[in-house]
Amino acid sequence: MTAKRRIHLAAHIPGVNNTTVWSAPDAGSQIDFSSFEHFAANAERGLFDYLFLAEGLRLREHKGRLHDLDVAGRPATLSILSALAGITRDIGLVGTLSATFNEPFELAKQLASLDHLSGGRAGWNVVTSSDAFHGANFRRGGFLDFAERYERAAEFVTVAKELWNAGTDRPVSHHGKHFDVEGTFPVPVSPQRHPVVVQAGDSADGRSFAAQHAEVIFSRHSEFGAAKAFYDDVKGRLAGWGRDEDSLKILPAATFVVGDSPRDAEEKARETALAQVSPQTAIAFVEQIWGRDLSEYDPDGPLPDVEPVVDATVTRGRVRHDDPAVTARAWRERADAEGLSIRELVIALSGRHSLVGTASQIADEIDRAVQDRATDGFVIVGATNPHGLDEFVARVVPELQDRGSYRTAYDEGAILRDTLDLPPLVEGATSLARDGAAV
Ligand SMILES: Cc1cc2nc3c(=O)[nH]c(=O)nc-3n(C[C@H](O)[C@H](O)[C@H](O)COP(=O)(O)O)c2cc1C
Repeated sequence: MTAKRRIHLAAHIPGVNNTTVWSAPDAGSQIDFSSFEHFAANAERGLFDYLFLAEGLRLREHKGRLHDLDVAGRPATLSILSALAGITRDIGLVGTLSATFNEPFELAKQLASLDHLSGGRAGWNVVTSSDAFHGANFRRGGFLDFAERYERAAEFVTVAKELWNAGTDRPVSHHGKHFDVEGTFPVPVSPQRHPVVVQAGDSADGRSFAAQHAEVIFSRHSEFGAAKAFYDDVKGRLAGWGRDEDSLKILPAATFVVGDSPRDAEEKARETALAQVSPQTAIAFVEQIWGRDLSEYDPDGPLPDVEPVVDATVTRGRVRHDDPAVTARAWRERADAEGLSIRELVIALSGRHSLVGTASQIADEIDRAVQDRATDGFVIVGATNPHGLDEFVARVVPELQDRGSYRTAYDEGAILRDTLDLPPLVEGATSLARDGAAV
């Protein structure tokens, strides 16, 4: 009998968006350290590989004001992770940090420091960030065409690895298209040497970047068929870089609702979706596509009969690449076919949970997705902060352990790369590509 594939789980620290129900009775602060402390302790009790923070570089705006349906603001990623390093022992600490709006020397220094402080548990989710709205916060403004963003990200990661490899032992001299770095790195070589590199882009360029540079991908494809297609596509790119299937882990985001029975779970999922998509949230969601004020419309009524405004910027800070007219037509067709009000449509579009069922059903679904190679695991996203994953850890984790595909303890003193079952780094390498592979 072949051994079962091991499930890898990450715990997503809630972001500032309507997936998180900030109006829930047990909702805590998104700023107080006690929230992060509770979240991390629970995730470590659940033996997750790592806890994971997204990054928003600018607060969202809607109709010319800060978007007041989200909770605004939270502390900086590396500050949170450094504080958590002091109160956790085994769990990985992974933060999202932009390769478009940072400098490699500074970021490499911060990440190597986190790797030291945490005893080898640091990870970096390399994102290229969205648009000029975010860029306006930075000296460079909205610079970098899409095509150049991954080029810069690749050189950024390469420079960071040169610095991490060198530590304080020798000077680094890098001269490339995007960066000139000359000097000695101030931080000695860290326990993992390179913090684990995670990636979250979805385009062909993003996937190629991941196949060459990343060790984990945070993906949005959680449904079995879509997850499998993504897995096959990305893992299929690895051979071109001389890499094995297991050298890159793919972990899609997955929301969940656990019930005492399948019916109880469905009812709870419905309640959660209604809390996530308030009447005002539903209108704001549709306004993003229509590009105009729709506050006079009834969220329990039909979609607006007026057409969307082209090139509107009613919402800033969330990218939609789609053509509003095409999206509006598709939404109208769906609402007509299924008899959906505005709010019902928004729930159908955005409020669907990935894993809904009893703890046993959810464990079966996760296990099947991993054993059938649709994924290597999931980034679990709760609906509240800081208690959103408590139930998952208490009820689903023991079921996963019963199936023999989830750890029952951390390996003593393991670095994050080992917790993720990644191959050891090749000494001195700045690329994960093996000798002779296309570079
Ligand atoms: C699942 C997922 C999560 C992301 N999380 C973040 C984030 O937290 N912060 C950020 O600035 N960009 C984030 N991004 C944006 C990516 O870095 C990238 O800018 C964007 O997806 C466009 O690249 P692509 O066309 O290759 O997907 C995320 C993207 C995906 C797919």
